[in-house]
Amino acid sequence: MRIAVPNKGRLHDPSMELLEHAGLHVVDGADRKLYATTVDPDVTLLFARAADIPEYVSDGAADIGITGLDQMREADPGNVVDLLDLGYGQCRLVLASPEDGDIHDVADLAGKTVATEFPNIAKQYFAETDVEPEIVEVSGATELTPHVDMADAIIDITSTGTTLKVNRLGIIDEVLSSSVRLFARDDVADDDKVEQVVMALQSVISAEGKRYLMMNAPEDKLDEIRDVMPGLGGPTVMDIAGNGKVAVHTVVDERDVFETINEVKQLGASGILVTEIERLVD
Ligand SMILES: Nc1ncnc2c1ncn2[C@@H]1O[C@H](COP(=O)(O)OP(=O)(O)OP(=O)(O)O)[C@@H](O)[C@H]1O
Ligand SMILES: O=P(O)(O)OC[C@H]1O[C@H](OP(=O)(O)OP(=O)(O)O)[C@H](O)[C@@H]1O
Ligand SMILES: [Mg+2]
Repeated sequence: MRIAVPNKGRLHDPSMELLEHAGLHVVDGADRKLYATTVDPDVTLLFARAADIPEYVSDGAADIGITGLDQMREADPGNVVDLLDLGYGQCRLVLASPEDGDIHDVADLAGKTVATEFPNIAKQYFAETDVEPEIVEVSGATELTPHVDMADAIIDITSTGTTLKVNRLGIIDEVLSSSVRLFARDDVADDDKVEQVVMALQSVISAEGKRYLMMNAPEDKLDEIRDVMPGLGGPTVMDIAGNGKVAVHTVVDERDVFETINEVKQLGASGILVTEIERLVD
């Protein structure tokens, strides 16, 4: 089974990190290499441009792809399914125009020009309105085009908003909210191997922001301790031979750790340990 992974740019490192944490260690990766084998002999990685990954998966060069939802919507292959939100690469595709210009609404774009790296998404978006501006396809630096009379507005990616701001562009409308997803071709989406990869990646995502909490607690305070531990299906409780204490283990949200420790300490808990969790399989 082949997984297509962004070869460079902002999506490469987080994608590799996620695969590593999920246990799919690369065994023969090298800089600039376009494929790599993993510890699982059935799983190979292919490195491709984020924008080309939908086509790789659709055509069968790869079975699974990691790329932005925006890229998948733009390619719109029809035989590819979205299996999992990987939680990074969050951005928005927006319609924007010069702040000091006379385009303030979608309707103002009748007979005008819109520049974008996403012509198909743009066409679909305008098909839902009554305005049909001319779409000009560019391959980067889209924010420049309204200032050099190439376009009256743009449809482009924004995340922090800095690029729009420094180029004095204001958002008119949101076209798409995107994040990086795990996609598979529909004919392999139910295969065991694909399901194993989904589960492994999901387990890393589920563990993010969670901590494992261990402590010794007085047995007679167990009910009260249970009440303050949100836990995943309640804490695990183990007897410690003969001293009226029990070992209590549980998973808590990282943001609840401070309060939980204070509460269990008040109830007589001791030897409290907090550790990170690498993976959490439900
Ligand atoms: N500023 C951003 N913030 C968050 N996600 C982004 C941002 N820009 C792009 N993305 C996401 O990353 C994907 C890949 O972006 P892009 O193809 O521009 O690659 P890149 O990482 O910028 O590298 P390069 O442009 O050099 O190839 C986009 O399709 C989008 O899903
Ligand atoms: O809202 P912001 O945080 O400013 O991010 C938005 C910018 O990020 C992306 O560009 P990128 O840095 O990938 O450069 P590129 O045009 O070379 O792809 C995107 O095309 C925007 O220009
Ligand atoms: Mg980019």
